[in-house]
Amino acid sequence: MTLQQQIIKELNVSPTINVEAEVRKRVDFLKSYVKQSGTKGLLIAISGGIDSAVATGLCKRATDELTEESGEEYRTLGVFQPYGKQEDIDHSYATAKAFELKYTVETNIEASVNQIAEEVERGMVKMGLEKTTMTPQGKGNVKARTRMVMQYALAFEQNLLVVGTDHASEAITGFYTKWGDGAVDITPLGSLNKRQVRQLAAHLGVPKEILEKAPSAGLWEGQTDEKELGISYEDNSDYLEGKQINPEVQERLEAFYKRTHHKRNAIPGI
Ligand SMILES: Nc1ncnc2c1ncn2[C@@H]1O[C@H](COP(=O)(O)OP(=O)(O)OC[C@H]2O[C@@H]([n+]3cccc(C(=O)O)c3)[C@H](O)[C@@H]2O)[C@@H](O)[C@H]1O
Ligand SMILES: Nc1ncnc2c1ncn2[C@@H]1O[C@H](COP(=O)(O)OP(=O)(O)OP(=O)(O)O)[C@@H](O)[C@H]1O
Ligand SMILES: [Mg+2]
Repeated sequence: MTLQQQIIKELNVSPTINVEAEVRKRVDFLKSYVKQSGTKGLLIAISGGIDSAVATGLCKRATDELTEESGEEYRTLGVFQPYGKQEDIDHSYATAKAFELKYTVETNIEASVNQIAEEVERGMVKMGLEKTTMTPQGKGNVKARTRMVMQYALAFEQNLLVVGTDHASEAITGFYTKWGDGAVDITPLGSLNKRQVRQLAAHLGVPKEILEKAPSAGLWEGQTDEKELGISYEDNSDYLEGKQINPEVQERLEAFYKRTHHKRNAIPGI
């Protein structure tokens, strides 16, 4: 078995999908998991990007159906988490509107993130290090982890499960913060590549401006996924569909995969 075949098997990606069947399967998965968990619904952090928009659509459908079938209310709570002012926050609100979310809340992460960064930098000064300012990457991971802390605080108080938006095109590169956006209770998009996420988005009615924008983690100025990784989602998706891609791009993609095993595997221990 080639490494490509192994990865496709591990991440459980299908080369082609029936979009309607995929939506049904994932909504049913969310419904049955919520029911057996004894919780009252789902919490989804909405960034204004396509992955969280698709997840929001699935969550809302799942909790609406549960409410209708049980006669008890199940909720989807949408959480907006800007760091200070977020340029594309309109897209987050447009997502909530498109899926008619009844429950939303905005929790700004700026003050908490800055406090953590200042304390860390004070610590680095005290340690006598040469470099005492956090990198944009390091601070970016603090942003992702701070979002997670706030999501879990809200989920605990309202008996909700935290929904993740990770999919196979991110899992293969480990393109998420360990214990940040990667720390969730349930992931409804896990076995889809980015191309398939886009297909679901169009089907579910994700607003056009969100369908068309470049994927970004939004952790620092000008960041886009494809620029940071140096790999397009077209190539990434082709690879996960078993297609032959440019050998140099393949090598790069597989290097990311090998380097990030620790994010996908259980915590090593003895
Ligand atoms: N071999 C190993 N075994 C066990 N643990 C290992 C390890 N190597 C590193 N580690 C640990 O992992 C840490 C590094 O992992 P991590 O903290 O995740 O940091 P890292 O993978 O370096 O950075 C996160 C990446 O994900 C991207 N991201 C983040 C958040 C959101 C999104 C998005 O798309 O929205 C994207 C971000 O742009 C960046 O490229 C190390 O500090 C170390 O603690
Ligand atoms: N500003 C934010 N507000 C709320 N949630 C956020 C924010 N930034 C990131 N997140 C959460 O982290 C997840 C990971 O971000 P990621 O960028 O991979 O997905 P996305 O923004 O939904 O889609 P895209 O990859 O197309 O940008 C988001 O789906 C969302 O759940
Ligand atoms: Mg994003």
